[in-house]
Amino acid sequence: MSIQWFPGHMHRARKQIALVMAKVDVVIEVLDARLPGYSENPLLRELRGPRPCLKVLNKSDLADPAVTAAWMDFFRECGTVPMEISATSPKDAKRILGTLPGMVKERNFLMQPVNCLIVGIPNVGKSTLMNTLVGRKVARAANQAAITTKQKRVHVNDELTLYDTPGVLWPKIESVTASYMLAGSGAVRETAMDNAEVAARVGDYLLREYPGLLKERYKITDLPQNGIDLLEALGRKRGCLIKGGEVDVTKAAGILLNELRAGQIGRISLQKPPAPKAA
Ligand SMILES: Nc1nc2c(ncn2[C@@H]2O[C@H](COP(=O)(O)OP(=O)(O)OP(=O)(O)O)[C@@H](O)[C@H]2O)c(=O)[nH]1
Repeated sequence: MSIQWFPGHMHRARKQIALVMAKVDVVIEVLDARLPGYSENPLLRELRGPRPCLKVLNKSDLADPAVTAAWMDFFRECGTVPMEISATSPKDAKRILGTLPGMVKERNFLMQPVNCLIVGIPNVGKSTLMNTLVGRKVARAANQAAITTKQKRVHVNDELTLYDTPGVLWPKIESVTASYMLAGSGAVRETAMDNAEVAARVGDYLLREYPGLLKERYKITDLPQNGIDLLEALGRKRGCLIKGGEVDVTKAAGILLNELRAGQIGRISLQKPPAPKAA
């Protein structure tokens, strides 16, 4: 499975971002701390060009702290400015507001506010961050991909104007693993994917990387070998049965994905940074 989910509003958003980019001084790219590499949109990198960019690794409260620390090192080594955050945290918003001015190149129009564009893939927390940065609810945030479909501009103060943009993926996500993990993280509308297939592939990964957390959450002592069998076992534990005693795999898949996204299985990262190149 590779994901091709690029609905009309994303086409429009891409055009709007390209238009507004001309007057943007600094970009905040919101990445998902659980999968910072997969959630880095190549389309947005192209649109941003050479503008300074603060990469915030959001939802760090849901990610595996050791893996996030490795990602922070990775981004620093790549020469980018990373920040690990939780978009709901006013303390983190303050750190961002304190960092932005130093990133903006000297301008002739000192009296004009700095224009800052918030970009990122769907459901990564852009609107939540916008609300926390502004200190009140100015953008609708919800646990569903593609809630924001129009660009929004807010004057924070005389020094800063923020633009929130709709979440954008790219027309074709080539990597099959990236597709499954992005879908597992909640970046793709469920109508555009096969939930059971996504949950089985994410299950394969969890069995490999986080067996202890699965055992603890689902009280399964002998973990199965693969994601499909994990859905079977989980379905039986949770009573997701249909006529004849068979497991309702779709229901079991929904449970696994919802609990993963809510952090109920534990703090889980869905991607590790590439290993450092040998000297
Ligand atoms: N646990 C946790 N949840 C978060 C965090 N930031 C955002 N969320 C949740 O993630 C979901 C998506 O947040 P939004 O702010 O709507 O995301 P968005 O990027 O604007 O989404 P689109 O409209 O699809 O572009 C919401 O349920 C938020 O409450 C965070 O730091 N930690």
